[in-house]
Amino acid sequence: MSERPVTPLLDQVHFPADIRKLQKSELPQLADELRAEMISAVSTSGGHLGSGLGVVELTIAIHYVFDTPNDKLIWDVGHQCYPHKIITGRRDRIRTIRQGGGLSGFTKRAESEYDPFGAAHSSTSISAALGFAISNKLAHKPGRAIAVIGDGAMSAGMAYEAMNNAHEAGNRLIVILNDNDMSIAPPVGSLRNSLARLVSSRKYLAPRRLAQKLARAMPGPLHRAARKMEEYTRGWVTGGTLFEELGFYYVGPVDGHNVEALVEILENVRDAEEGPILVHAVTKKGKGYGPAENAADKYHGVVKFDIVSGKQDKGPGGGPPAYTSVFADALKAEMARDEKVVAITAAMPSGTGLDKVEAAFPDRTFDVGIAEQHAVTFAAGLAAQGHRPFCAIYSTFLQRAYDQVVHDVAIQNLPVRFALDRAGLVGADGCTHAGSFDLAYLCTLPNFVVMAAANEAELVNMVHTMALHDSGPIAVRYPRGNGRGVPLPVTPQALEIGKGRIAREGKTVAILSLGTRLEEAEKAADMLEAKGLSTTVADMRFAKPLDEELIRKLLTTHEVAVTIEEAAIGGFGAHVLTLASDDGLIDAGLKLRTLRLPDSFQDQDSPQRQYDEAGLNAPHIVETVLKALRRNDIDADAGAIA
Ligand SMILES: Cc1ncc(C[n+]2csc(CCOP(=O)(O)OP(=O)(O)O)c2C)c(N)n1
Ligand SMILES: CC(=O)[C@@H](O)[C@H](O)COP(=O)(O)O
Ligand SMILES: [Mg+2]
Repeated sequence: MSERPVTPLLDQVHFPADIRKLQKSELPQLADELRAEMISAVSTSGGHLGSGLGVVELTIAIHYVFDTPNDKLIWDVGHQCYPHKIITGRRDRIRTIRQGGGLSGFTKRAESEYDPFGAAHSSTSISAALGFAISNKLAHKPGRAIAVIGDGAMSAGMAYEAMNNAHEAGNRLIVILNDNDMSIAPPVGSLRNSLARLVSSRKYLAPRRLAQKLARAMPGPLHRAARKMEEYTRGWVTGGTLFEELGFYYVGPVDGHNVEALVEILENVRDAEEGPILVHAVTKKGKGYGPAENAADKYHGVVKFDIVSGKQDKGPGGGPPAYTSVFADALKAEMARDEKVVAITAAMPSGTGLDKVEAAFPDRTFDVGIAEQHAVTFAAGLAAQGHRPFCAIYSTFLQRAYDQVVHDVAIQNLPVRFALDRAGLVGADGCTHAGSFDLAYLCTLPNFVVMAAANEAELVNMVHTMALHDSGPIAVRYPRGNGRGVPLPVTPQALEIGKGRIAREGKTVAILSLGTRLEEAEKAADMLEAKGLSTTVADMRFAKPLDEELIRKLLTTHEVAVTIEEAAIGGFGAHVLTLASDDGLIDAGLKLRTLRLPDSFQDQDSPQRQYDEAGLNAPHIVETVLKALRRNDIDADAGAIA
C-alpha cells in the first residue's frame, strides 16, 4: 500500500504561534524539515552551521512550550540562531545571512521582537535573561526569561557571576545548558569533565519521573530554617551538581534531540513553582548532517558547500598566506628558539593559529576556554615568574579583559605579549567582531608598546621583536585575511622600538600609514603623483611609542599630512594630532587630517564594501588631500589636473 503523502509542515510555520497549532507528534517531522532548510540555506550563504544543527529540536520545543516573544528567549553567542530565525519570520531572508543588507549572523534586537537581546560575544545570556526576569518581577509582569547557553560559553566567568545572582529570579528564569561537548574546538577544563560525568553516570531524565521529582522537591513557602531542607531536597532530587551549589534546580541530563520528551520536560519546568531551574540538554554539534557530524570542528563555521558531498568551496587556493598562519609559524620559530616563550588562547586555537603551535609545543600552549580575563592575568603570572607569554586573542575579544590588561599587566609593567588577530574590519561577522578599538584602548596605557603590521613580512619581524621585548607589555595587531604576497624574512629582524620607515619619498603630501592600509596609501600616492602632487608614504609601524622624530619631520616639511589607520578614533591619528598640538604645529597652520573608522558600528558586508563605507581606500585619501589643499582645480576622480 502506497504511503500517505506527508504534508510539509515548515511551510505552515512562519512564527512560533504556528508551531503551537501542531500536535506534539508532528514536531519530529518539523524538526527534520527545519534541519534540511538550514543545511540548504547555509550551503548557499556559508556561516555557522554545526551549532545550529545541534539545537533544531531545542528551538522547536522552546518556542512550542514558552510564550515567545512575551517569554524572552536569549541565545548565548547567537551563532546557533539560524533555526530560531527561520521559524520567527525570517525564513525568506535566511539566505542573506551575514551579507551586506542581510540578516545578522547573530541575534540582534533591531532585527526581530524574537531577538530580545543581541549576542555574538559569549556567556552573556544568563546575565541578560536575569535582567529581563527581575524587570518582570519588579513590574509584576508575567513572563519568563530563558537563556540557552552552550557548554563552551559556560566556561566563562561571566556565566557564574550571573548564576550566583540568579536566585532572585525564582521560577522566572530558566537556563538551558546546551551540552554538545564542543566549543569551537573540544572544550577544556574541569567543567568539561564534570559535565561528562553527569552525562555518563545517568540515564536521560524521563519527563514522568521529572514531574514526580519536581512535585516532591519543590516544597511550599520556606522560611530560612527550612531553606537548608530545601537545599538537601534539591540535592536529593538530582544528586547534587555544581549548578545546585549555585542555587539552581538541576534537571538533567535530558536528550536534546527528542523533541517530544523535550516538550514534556519544558512544560514541567515552565509550570514549576520554584526556581531558577537549569535544564541540562545533551545534544550533538552538527546533528543530522554527516559531513558536519564527522568533521573535527563539526562545521562550526563554513563557507558555501555542496550539500551532497559536504565539500566547502574554499576557492582556488594558493596566493598569499593568511596573517593567522604567518603569525603561528613565526611564533613557533620563537618557541623553538626560546623555551621561555609560551602561548595562550581563549578557546580559539584554530582561529588564532595556536592549533598549529600546540601541535609543535603541546606543553607550552594553553587553551584556557572562553576566559579572556583569566587568560590575561594567567599570562601576567607567567611573565612575573620569568616566562614570555604570547596571548593570542582576537582584538574584539580582548575587550572583555581590559581591566586585566590595565591592572594586572600595564600597571605592573609585565612583559606580556598580545597578538591581536582580526584587528580592524572583519566582513561577515559584522560589528560585534570588528577589532576597531584596540589602538584606542591600548595606546592610552603607559608602558605599552603597540605595533601594527603593514604586511606579512612586517608581522614576522614584529613577532620576533615581541619575543625579545622583556621591558614591558607589547602588542601587535593584524587583520583577518591574507597578506600581500611579500616575501617573508628568512631571518626575522628585530625592529627598533618606536621607529617607523619611509616607504616612498615625496615633497608635497605626506601619508602616515599604520598597518595594512599601507597598500591603499601607496595607491593614493600614485594617484596624487599623477596629479602633480609629490607624495611621501611612511609605514609608521608603531602606534606607541610614536616615532616623534619622523612625525615632526614629515609634518614640517610637507604641505599636507594625512594619517590612516583601520581603527576607531582615539588611536594613532589622535596621538599624532596631540603631538602636533603639543608642538604648536597646529598654530603654525599645519594641514593635518586623520582617516580612521567611522563613529558607527558597521554592519556585516564584504570587506571591500566595508572599507568603502569607512572611507579608508585610496580615492578617499586623495579626496582628503585635495580638500585640505583646497585644490578645487584638481578633479579627485580624474587623472590630470583640471
Ligand atoms: C568572549 C568570546 N570569546 C570567544 C568567542 C568565540 N566563540 C564563538 S562560539 C565559541 C564556542 C562556543 O561554544 P558553545 O557555547 O559550546 O557553543 P556551540 O558552538 O558548541 O553550540 C567561541 C569560543 C566569542 N564568541 N566570545
Ligand atoms: C561565533 C564566533 O565568535 C566565532 O565563530 C567567530 O565568528 C570566528 O571568527 P573568524 O571566522 O574570523 O575566525
Ligand atoms: Mg558546545
